[in-house]
Amino acid sequence: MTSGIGSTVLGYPRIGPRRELKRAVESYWAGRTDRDALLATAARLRADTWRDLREAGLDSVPSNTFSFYDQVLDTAALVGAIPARYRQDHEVDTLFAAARGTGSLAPLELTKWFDTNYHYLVPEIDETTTFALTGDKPLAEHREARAQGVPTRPVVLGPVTFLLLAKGVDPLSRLDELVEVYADLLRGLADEGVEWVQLDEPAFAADRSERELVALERAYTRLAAQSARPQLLVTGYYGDLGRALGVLAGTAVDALAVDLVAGSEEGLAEVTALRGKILVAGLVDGRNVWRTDLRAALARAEALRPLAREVVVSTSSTLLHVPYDLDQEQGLGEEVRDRLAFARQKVHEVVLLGRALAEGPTEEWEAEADRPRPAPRHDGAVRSRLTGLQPDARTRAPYADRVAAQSDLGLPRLATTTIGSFPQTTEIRTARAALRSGELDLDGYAERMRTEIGRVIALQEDIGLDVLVHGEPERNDMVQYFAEHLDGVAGTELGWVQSYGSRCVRPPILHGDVTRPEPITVPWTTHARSLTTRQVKGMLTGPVTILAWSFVRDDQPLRATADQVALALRDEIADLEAAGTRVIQVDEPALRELLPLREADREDYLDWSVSAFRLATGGAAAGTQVHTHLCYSEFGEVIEAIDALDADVTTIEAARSKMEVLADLSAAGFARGVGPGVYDIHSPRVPGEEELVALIAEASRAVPGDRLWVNPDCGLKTRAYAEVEPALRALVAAAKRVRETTTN
Ligand SMILES: CN1c2c(nc(N)[nH]c2=O)NC[C@@H]1CNc1ccc(C(=O)N[C@@H](CCC(=O)N[C@@H](CCC(=O)N[C@@H](CCC(=O)O)C(=O)O)C(=O)O)C(=O)O)cc1
Ligand SMILES: N[C@@H](CCS)C(=O)O
Ligand SMILES: [Zn+2]
Repeated sequence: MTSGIGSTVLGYPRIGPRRELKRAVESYWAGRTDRDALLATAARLRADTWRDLREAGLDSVPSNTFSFYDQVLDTAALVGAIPARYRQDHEVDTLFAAARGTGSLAPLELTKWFDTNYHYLVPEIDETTTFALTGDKPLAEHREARAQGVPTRPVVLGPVTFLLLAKGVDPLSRLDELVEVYADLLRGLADEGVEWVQLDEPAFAADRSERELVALERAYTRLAAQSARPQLLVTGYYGDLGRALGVLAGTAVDALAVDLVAGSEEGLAEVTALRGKILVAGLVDGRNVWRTDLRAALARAEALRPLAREVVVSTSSTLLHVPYDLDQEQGLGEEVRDRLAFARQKVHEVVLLGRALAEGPTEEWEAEADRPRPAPRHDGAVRSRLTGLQPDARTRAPYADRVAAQSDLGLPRLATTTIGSFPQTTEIRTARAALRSGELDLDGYAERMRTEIGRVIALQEDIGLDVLVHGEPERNDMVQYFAEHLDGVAGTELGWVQSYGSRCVRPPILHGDVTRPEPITVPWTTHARSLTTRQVKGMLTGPVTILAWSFVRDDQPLRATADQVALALRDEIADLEAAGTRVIQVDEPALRELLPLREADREDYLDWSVSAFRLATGGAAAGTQVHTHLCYSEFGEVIEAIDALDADVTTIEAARSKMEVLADLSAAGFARGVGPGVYDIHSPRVPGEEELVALIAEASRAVPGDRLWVNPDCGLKTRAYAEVEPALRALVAAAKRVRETTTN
């Protein structure tokens, strides 16, 4: 009989309640502070987390949830899989070299983590990789916590998910070698007296092949057979484990965590092998910010009891994706605040539920369970608009008619444009900080933004771009900015969530019916248009991306919220048109990100997401050229949905994948305007004119010049003018050369 694990959370934020880690690493990178200062900040943040979790009353406190940059990279370092080219004298510098590159070396590839807005570094596994236990981070952090009087449960990314996330020739074929390294790790942890270890296998919340399930079984049969080892908790969050649950339950691991928010109880009763295990019931939503319905959660936990040897309460996933602490927020109205729980509050919910499950409801539990939950903001007008939509509200004029109606835009073949944002300079951010602190009033701020827009327009005219943009200087973030201008959406002051490395976002909270009190972008776009005779693209963030990068109410289907946001954008498009704007871009970089992990859920998602985009754009006149922009993903799986968006022009990330997307698009019969990105803006490298000519010429062989656009991969906000200006000059020169030498 094993000893219990008790109530717990599967992971915790690590950037610091006030982004202390971000500031510490960025200051270290800039050479303003030394390594000791960085290590000291990191140690303090870890200590604070363990103390807080312990004092909150969790039975089992996780450790190794801290990371200087990314937990996948840390795992690579632990098992000897950081490519030798990144090696530095100190381990933290090796991590940063792999994450950010060095003067001469490109970094590891960064890509999105499952269906979240977090991004991880992709391990490279090849014949030079020799797996060995080359790090001791889980052990060292356990010791550090124990010295503080907190026994912890180290959390490590599981070996099968690690290999499934890696790139190389069949990384999974290296499983047996890697599992031996994990066995070494378990032995070392057992020697140190560690009682429980958590191995995360989120890859199994997605559809997996027979071979991958066999790999899972093989790995955990081996690890569970390790003679000296801590007890093993295996998790598979972000959805249902599906068949993987039975596979894991069939091994001798001690506990299994199930995500009962993204997944459900369905099928648990059939896994009879669970009855010998501890079931860690993920009942408190780890990914969203709503308070848990404690009564319903307790009833669910109790109903699970016959299915397992013991049931304990946890979060559905790591809490990495939610902000630290609701109590630090000053600006939220009670009608929103009283519906919310951030990481700290979720820990409290887990503790209350755990005690109620073990000992029966306490007074404190009753008080929290009965604490009133305000109803979401209701707007009858937006609801009746949606129910009264005409059947053709999501359909524009046929493409051929639109092309004819847009012919007076006067655009050349292989027209050049950018994706919207220009560099967010220190002056822009300083002006915004001054506005927030009250040093600058709204008029003064608007004046600075108008000046910036003037600069950006003049620069684009000088460079010779065909369709200009205003540069988005007024936007702190492409989602947060729109959210701040909509009713039914709340912003936070300190609700930072790590997106990658030191970069964070503050996801807005879509808490009630969404409406647009007044035009959002029209004054900026109109000002930009007043400064030039060229076309200026209006610039909006689409409904799917607004949902993907926000916390969304869970009391109605996502499609209902998406349609409300879409109506607000539809009105914005109408106002832009009324002010004379002829080209309007609606960005949907997150269209692929929200794609459900399981095939069975995809059709419904693609239906509502495409419908919402079409509701936003469906009112645009035939003569308005609607662009969309997609990036941050490979789009092969959603090409048909991209076609169904029915945009006149689709600009899409392509430079790094060497234009492969063009083949996918033409195979799907895509026959509207397309702008495969030719300048990789994720790299500081300035592309040369010759390489751009080669890329554009290649694209022009696949797409006729009147439908082919020439543009960068994505917005320029994270780049510096020193890179952007020469790159755009080269892009325009290259487009001109290909235009002159081709006729199609
Ligand atoms: C395209 N990406 C985006 C994603 N999600 C979004 N919601 N938005 C995105 O753009 N997901 C996928 C990718 C992820 N990529 C990135 C890239 C860059 C960042 C980033 O740089 N984040 C910034 C924060 C940006 C921001 O909100 N800036 C505010 C200033 C906020 C601030 O730091 N204020 C200071 C005080 C003011 C000051 O001194 O500047 C403070 O509060 O202390 C603004 O411009 O007003 C980051 O700092 O990490 C994120 C995701
Ligand atoms: N219009 C946005 C899109 C980013 S995905 C930008 O240019 O930054
Ligand atoms: Zn983009």
